[in-house]
Amino acid sequence: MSHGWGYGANNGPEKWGEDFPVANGPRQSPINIVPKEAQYDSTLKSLKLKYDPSNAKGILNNGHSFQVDYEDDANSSILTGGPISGTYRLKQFHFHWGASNDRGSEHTVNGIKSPCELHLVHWNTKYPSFGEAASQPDGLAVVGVFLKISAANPRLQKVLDAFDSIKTKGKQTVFANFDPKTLLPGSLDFWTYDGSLTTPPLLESVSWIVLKEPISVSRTQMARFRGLLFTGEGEAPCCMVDNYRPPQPLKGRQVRASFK
Ligand SMILES: NS(=O)(=O)c1ccc2oc(=S)[nH]c2c1
Ligand SMILES: [Zn+2]
Repeated sequence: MSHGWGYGANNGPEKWGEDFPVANGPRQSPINIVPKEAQYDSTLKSLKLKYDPSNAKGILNNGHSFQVDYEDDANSSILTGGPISGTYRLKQFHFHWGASNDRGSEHTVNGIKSPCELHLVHWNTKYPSFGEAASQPDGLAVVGVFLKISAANPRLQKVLDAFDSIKTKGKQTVFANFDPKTLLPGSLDFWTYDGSLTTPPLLESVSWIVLKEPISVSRTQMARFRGLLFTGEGEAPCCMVDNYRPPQPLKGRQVRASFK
């Protein structure tokens, strides 16, 4: 790819391997989850998420998605338990979604796509920073949450209301006092497997924790996601949609379930 990676015909997931050969590696993400083939593991601990809303810093359109960034210089917003050992700090959360409600998620379940998927990104505090952790096999833990079309989700409102300020690539604005725990479903039952970042550099450093229970989003709310742009101010506008990588080969990996 002579130009930067993206989700278009010339720079999309099928082309990423040209600049990022790990795209064809042994532990790439996302994957299709087949619940009947996931092994229940009674040794998996329950997920513990402790977030301090005051750690929220800002919301940014990075040209691939939008993300809400968190202060991560202390153990105030952390993930423990589940399949991981030690303490992982929240760095950011972001979403992936489709141009229509029949697609958009990265992980699939029995081949079924959801219209949107939330990722909460955490890094292992045994390493000095996110950047360092991202290059280690046990460096990151990402909690994935499916969004399904239903009633409007009031918990998304604050995020949606920021979109007018970050419509184009590179725009950011202050985003304060937000507890991402409010975006989680009632059950923290999960599937887990060893994988990678789902965008370049596709580093194979992620312990994936995909929640079984989705959260709701309405058709109208999804339409607002699709009002964001991949492009910068003054460029020919290109709607930010279909910013998802399709499922990758399992290559012998085991998917474990925290529930029967
Ligand atoms: N989509 S994702 O796998 O959660 C993810 C999380 C963090 C990332 O940082 C870079 S750089 N690319 C990333 C992809
Ligand atoms: Zn993601």
